[in-house]
Amino acid sequence: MKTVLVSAVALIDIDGRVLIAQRPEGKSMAGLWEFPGGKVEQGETPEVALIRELQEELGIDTWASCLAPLTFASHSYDTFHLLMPLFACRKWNGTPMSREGQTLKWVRPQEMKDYPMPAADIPLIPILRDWL
Ligand SMILES: Nc1nc2c([nH]c(=O)n2[C@H]2C[C@H](O)[C@@H](COP(=O)(O)OP(=O)(O)OP(=O)(O)O)O2)c(=O)[nH]1
Ligand SMILES: [Mg+2]
Repeated sequence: MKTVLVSAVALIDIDGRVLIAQRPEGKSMAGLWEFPGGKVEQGETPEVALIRELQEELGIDTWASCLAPLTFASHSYDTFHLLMPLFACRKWNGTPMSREGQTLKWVRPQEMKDYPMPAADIPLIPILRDWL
């Protein structure tokens, strides 16, 4: 099975809330809430891919020096294996706005159980909660 590398981030605001985005209709895993990010393209590092995705999806700018490695997901879906580093980020320029039709929500880690997430993300929630 193919291993797909996806880079994702927990954006954390001054109140300790985390930004999640709902995957739009028509995409795989539509309706589930995910961490912002996306597939790492040929020639990109995970950091470079994430900085690009944050600009494309949310219209914000950040820097590799503001991306702290937090944990990762390694999960087999039916058609691919997902390897997803999760960074934490507290510093960026701009206000996150939905640029690709996703609904955005700032949530406390304790509330994340109320937002259905992809199977790969489930083990990340307690790690994030303990870390915050
Ligand atoms: N961004 C993100 N993707 C996740 C999470 N959990 C999870 O299983 N995924 C999966 C969903 C997708 O299969 C893949 C993310 O890649 P993507 O967002 O670029 O892929 P996509 O299919 O939505 O978009 P695309 O191929 O049309 O560019 O990783 C998560 O928390 N954040
Ligand atoms: Mg994406």
